[in-house]
Amino acid sequence: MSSHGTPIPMTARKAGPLSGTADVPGDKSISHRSLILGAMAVGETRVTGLLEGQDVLDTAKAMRAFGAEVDKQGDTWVIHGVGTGGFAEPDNVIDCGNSGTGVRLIMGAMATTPITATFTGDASLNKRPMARVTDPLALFGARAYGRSGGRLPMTIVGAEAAVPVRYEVPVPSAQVKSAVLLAGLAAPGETVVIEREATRDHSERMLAGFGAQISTEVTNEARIITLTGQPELRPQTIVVPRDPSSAAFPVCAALIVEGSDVLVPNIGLNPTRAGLFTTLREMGADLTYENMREEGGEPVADLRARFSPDLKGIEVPPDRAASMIDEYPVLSVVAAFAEGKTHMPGVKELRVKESDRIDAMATGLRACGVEVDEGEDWWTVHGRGHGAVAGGATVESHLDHRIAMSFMVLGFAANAPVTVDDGGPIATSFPIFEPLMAGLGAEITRGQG
Ligand SMILES: O=C(O)C1=C[C@@H](OP(=O)(O)O)[C@@H](O)[C@H](O)C1
Ligand SMILES: C=C(OP(=O)(O)O)C(=O)O
Repeated sequence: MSSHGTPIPMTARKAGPLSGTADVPGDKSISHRSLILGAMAVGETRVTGLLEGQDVLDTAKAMRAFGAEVDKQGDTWVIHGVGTGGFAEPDNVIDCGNSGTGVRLIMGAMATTPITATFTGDASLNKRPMARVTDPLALFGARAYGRSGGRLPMTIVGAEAAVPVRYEVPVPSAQVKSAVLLAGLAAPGETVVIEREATRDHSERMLAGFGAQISTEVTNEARIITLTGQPELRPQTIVVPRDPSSAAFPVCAALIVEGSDVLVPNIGLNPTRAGLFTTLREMGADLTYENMREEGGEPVADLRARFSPDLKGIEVPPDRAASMIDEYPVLSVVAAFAEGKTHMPGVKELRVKESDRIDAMATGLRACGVEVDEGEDWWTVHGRGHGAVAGGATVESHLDHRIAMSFMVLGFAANAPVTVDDGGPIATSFPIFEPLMAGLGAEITRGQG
C-alpha cells in the first residue's frame, strides 16, 4: 500500500538508450532541516528548491502545528519562526507519514521545551526504532511514552528545565546526532555529541549558518561536536541543493541501459553523501564530474553517466557505509549487471529503514534471477553481467520508496519487465520520478505491465 492510499503498481521495461538531462529535486535532508531550523529562528526564513515530497510536506505541516507559519509564495517557501524554545503545544497528533528523518528531528527539536506532543506515522514508520532518539532525549529531561519496543505512536513530554547533555551516538545515524543537537538548542550550556563514524553533516553546517555557536573537533577516533545552547537563531535565505540520493537513480539507470548518456546537473558532492559515486567509479562506471565548483560552501558538479558494459563487482569498504547508506538498494541493482561479486559489509542500519532493505532487495533480486547471500550486517550480490539479468517478476516495495525506484531501474535493463506492487511511496522523496525517467526515454507505466 502507498502511505495513505491504494497501492499503485508500476512496471518498468527495457527501452532504447536513456539520454538527456535529469533535473532531480531538492535534497531531502536539507529540506527537512530548512523547515525545522526556520521554525526555530526568529523572523522570516526563505527557502527555494525545497523538495516537495510527502516526507517534507509532512514536516512543514508539523512545523505549523508547533506554531510556526509556513507558506509557499511563488517558488519560495516562507517560514516565520517562533524562536528557540518557542514552540507551542500542538492540539492534535503529529503524523510524520513515512519519514524517519521528520519524526526523529522534530522529537529532538521539541524535547527541551515544556510542551507535550504525540507522534505517529504510517505502517512503515510505526515499526521503526525510536529508542535511539528517546534515550538521549531522556538525558535532557524529556520523557517518552510509546508502544513496546520504543515504537510510534509515541508521546514526548518535553523537559521542564532542560539540562545540556554529552552523548556518544551508539549507531552511525545523522538522525540521532541531529535530534540531540536540536534538543541542545533550548538547553542552557554546552551540548556535546560524539560520533565514531562520520555521518551526513547538514545539521552542523546549517546550525552554523543560522548563527548557532557550534564546532566540530575531528580526532582519529571520533568527531566531537559542541553546541552552545539558547542561541537566537537568525533567519536565513536558503537555496536547497539537488539531492545526490535522488540523482543515484538516473545515474545508475544510465550505467546499465545500453547506449545511455545522461547528465544530472548541480549535484552536491559533500563527502558525507557521495560514497555511491566513488563506489560506482571503482566498479568501472563511466561516471564523470563536470563543471566542478563550490556552491554555498559545498562541492557541486554535473554528473555525466554513460552506459558501462564492463562493470566489475567490488568489496565496498564498510567505513564508507554512512556516506551512501540510502544508496545500497540501487547499488545492488548495478551490482547485478556487473561481472563478479559485490560484497557490502557493515550495513546493519539497512535493516531498520523504511523496510528491511537487505531482505527486500535480496528477495526481489532473487525473483529477478540474481543470486544474493546475506547476513545480519552484510550482503553479497552475485553479478550476472550485462544482458544477463532476467527480470520478469513482480516484487514488493514494502512501503519503501528506494526499493520501488531500485526495481524500476532494474526493469529498465532486465530482459523481461519488472513490476513493483506499489510505487506510491516514491512520492515521499522523488515525486517527479516517473516523468523524469520517461523524459530520458525510460519505459515506466502504471499497472501490472
Ligand atoms: O539525517 C538525515 O537526513 C538522514 C539520515 C539517514 O538516516 P539515519 O540517521 O537513520 O542513518 C538517512 O538514511 C536518511 O534518509 C536521512
Ligand atoms: C531512510 C530514508 O529516509 P527516512 O529515514 O527519513 O525515512 C531514506 O530516504 O532512504
